[in-house]
Amino acid sequence: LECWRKSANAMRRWAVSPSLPPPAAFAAATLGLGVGPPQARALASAATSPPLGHCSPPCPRPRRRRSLCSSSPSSAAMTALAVEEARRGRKQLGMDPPLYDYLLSNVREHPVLRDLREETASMRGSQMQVSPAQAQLLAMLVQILGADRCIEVGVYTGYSSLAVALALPESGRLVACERDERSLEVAKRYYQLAGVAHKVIVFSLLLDMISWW
Ligand SMILES: C[S@@+](CC[C@H](N)C(=O)[O-])C[C@H]1O[C@@H](n2cnc3c(N)ncnc32)[C@H](O)[C@@H]1O
Repeated sequence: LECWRKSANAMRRWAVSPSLPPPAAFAAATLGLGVGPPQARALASAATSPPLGHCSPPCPRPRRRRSLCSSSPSSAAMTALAVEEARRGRKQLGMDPPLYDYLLSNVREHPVLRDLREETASMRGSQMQVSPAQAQLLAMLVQILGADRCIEVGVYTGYSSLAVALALPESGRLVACERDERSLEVAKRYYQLAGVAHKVIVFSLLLDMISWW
């Protein structure tokens, strides 16, 4: 919580001060994160580009909140960063490998989730899977909200849905859909292995799921 509070305060300071660099560069500098050459280039370009909301050419409709300006060069630099992160198999923007390894070593990952992640790693589309840290965040949200009904559109092989199903109470239900039969078969197998199949109602088609809901 303390860490989140510090980050929120830092972002708030950035939001009100046009002289500060854009968020990624600011966050990297504030947190002392190491960045590789492609990231460094993207961050340098983000730091030297015009402030968000002051685009060149100007946005057709200037927005009141600077951070919502999607056509600015800073947004493009941020997207390039995210793509680079995904290509390297890391889904935590701005984290260098030792920091990410440390995070992974401290994430509480159910053994069945770990097996699923390892099986999915060699499958087509595995970069779509949420990271263990993201899945843990979803599970935490289920717990702190006291949710007992959840919905997931797009299960893939089931990593995030399994994390949610494991966090749900026995009476809880997750309604989920996935149009790719092969991925869905993997997900169903892992729901069984984790003993949560009774909590998950699966549809192939989004429309069927919406009608049912
Ligand atoms: C980003 S992946 C989901 C990853 C998943 N959350 C995980 O952690 O493994 C998105 C999935 O949505 C599925 N999808 C996309 N459009 C869909 C639709 N209209 N109905 C059902 N599934 C859909 C895709 O086949 C893909 O597997």
